[in-house]
Amino acid sequence: MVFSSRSGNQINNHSSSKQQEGEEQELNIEFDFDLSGLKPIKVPKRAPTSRFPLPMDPHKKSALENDFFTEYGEASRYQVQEIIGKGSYGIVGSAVDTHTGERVAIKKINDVFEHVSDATRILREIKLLRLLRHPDVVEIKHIMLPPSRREFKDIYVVFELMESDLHQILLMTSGLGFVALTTDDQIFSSYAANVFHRDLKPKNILANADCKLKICDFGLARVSFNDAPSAIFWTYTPAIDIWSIGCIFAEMLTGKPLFPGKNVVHQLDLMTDLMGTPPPEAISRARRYLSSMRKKPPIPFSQKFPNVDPLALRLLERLLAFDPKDRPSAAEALTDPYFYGLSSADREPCTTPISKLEFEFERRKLAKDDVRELIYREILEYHPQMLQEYLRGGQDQTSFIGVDRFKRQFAHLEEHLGKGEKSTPLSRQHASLPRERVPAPKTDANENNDMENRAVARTALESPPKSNADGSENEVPQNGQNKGNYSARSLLKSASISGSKCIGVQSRKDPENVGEDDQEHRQLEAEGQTASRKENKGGDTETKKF
Ligand SMILES: Nc1ncnc2c1ncn2[C@@H]1O[C@H](COP(=O)(O)OP(=O)(O)OP(=O)(O)O)[C@@H](O)[C@H]1O
Repeated sequence: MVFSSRSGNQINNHSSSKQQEGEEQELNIEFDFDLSGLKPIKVPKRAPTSRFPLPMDPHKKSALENDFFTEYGEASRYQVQEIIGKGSYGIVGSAVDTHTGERVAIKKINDVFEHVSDATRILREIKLLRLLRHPDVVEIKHIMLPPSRREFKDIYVVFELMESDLHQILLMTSGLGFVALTTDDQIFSSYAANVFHRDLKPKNILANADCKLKICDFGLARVSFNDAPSAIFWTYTPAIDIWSIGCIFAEMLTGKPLFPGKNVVHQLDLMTDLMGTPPPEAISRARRYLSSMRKKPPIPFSQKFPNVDPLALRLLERLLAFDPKDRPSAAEALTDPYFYGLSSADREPCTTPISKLEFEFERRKLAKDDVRELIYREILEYHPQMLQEYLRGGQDQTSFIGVDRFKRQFAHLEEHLGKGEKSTPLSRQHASLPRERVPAPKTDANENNDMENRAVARTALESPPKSNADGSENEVPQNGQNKGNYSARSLLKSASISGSKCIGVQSRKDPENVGEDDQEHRQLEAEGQTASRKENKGGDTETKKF
């Protein structure tokens, strides 16, 4: 799933900046004043520092290039600057590409093959990101070649560097009553290449300095091919992303999570408090609890969200339909009257279909060595010469001397972070961690702990009968919706989507998720293991060294 974002007015009026104390000294808060006089927005942006320098002086750069290339091989190309995030699967560091001076983000995924399910998730993600090239999807620039084809354990994935994520931006802007990230409206998605993300949340929406949003973390995503057999393997339809978008949209409008449930039951209570009890046909898995619930009428959205654009509320109601069948597809959402006057013709998603062959592995039970080989093959896509050799059958062992040095850089940074730097990303568990300099969320611990519960609650309502997964919503939107002029209203149409506190994660722990079909069973089993890695990983990685 990708955003269909539109280029409107960029943030360009940085009227002031200020430095903050301590760890936040290097964070510039940029105030943007929209021409139409609406409220200012704040966008965290890194300032050049010794730890996060501007692109290098060309002389130094070429010296480094010569030096590192001959002496250390590929890994020495990147100079890691600082740890900027942490997820269940790895640590993310900012680095400078000494070849280009470009700043990049390098995700270090360690012990990839500890669990086959984790490795499969990583394979899926790197494959999708390669195939799904789109301006609204974070780009993999490179994947470092492992030192050994048959024994490698770690992977270094080089991404374009993003400045922040939507979760942080929402935290910083929540006092504003609404979030006007930018005069771009970057809303709504289309199913480019029929991909469902299934884990949309603010932390998985990265933002760059211009407040362009890009989706990351496709580890739970699925590609739907047009033939029915693959579609029915999945318990979920594209409507799962639409629900997440609705939650994020509400959060953008109000600055607060829409359903901040403390556990599954509380989550369901909050959902039904607002929307009323769902109609019987929308209840599947949570049938017992929902059926026994006292009948509640829905609360009018205009009452719950006073002072919000009625058009926005009408759209929100469509997105948050209890029954997935009642939600609009992404393409339909884009034609909602809320978007009249905003053109997205210049930002059409890519429509290149993804070959089914690329995802054959999803249908097989893979052994560790199979996944390793598939990941290795995927990595070779970033090493064309090696790929050719591999395809000719001659490539077996590769050796890149620089990897050890690179590992040491990461280990050093992690150790440094472990020694009492305040607000470090390593203090959290479970969910992805944000930039260290962005003020910590007040209720973060609860939010993180609640994520899975919310997902379970939402997916309890979500999982439609298998016959619903007919792929009918996977249309690529047509060009030219909503042509017209920009208006002040577009300021409210801030980049939304992704739902952090909302939901969007598959109910990995729900035993009822296990389908009759063997394929689905394997998938869910695998994701259960993935969840267990997620649960254990937060603690582990805090002390683990590369
Ligand atoms: N390209 C990037 N630029 C800047 N920061 C990034 C980038 N990619 C990831 N990050 C940061 O690192 C964090 C973790 O990354 P990511 O979500 O990809 O890891 P993960 O292990 O898949 O996480 P999760 O626990 O959500 O599955 C993100 O929340 C973000 O803060």
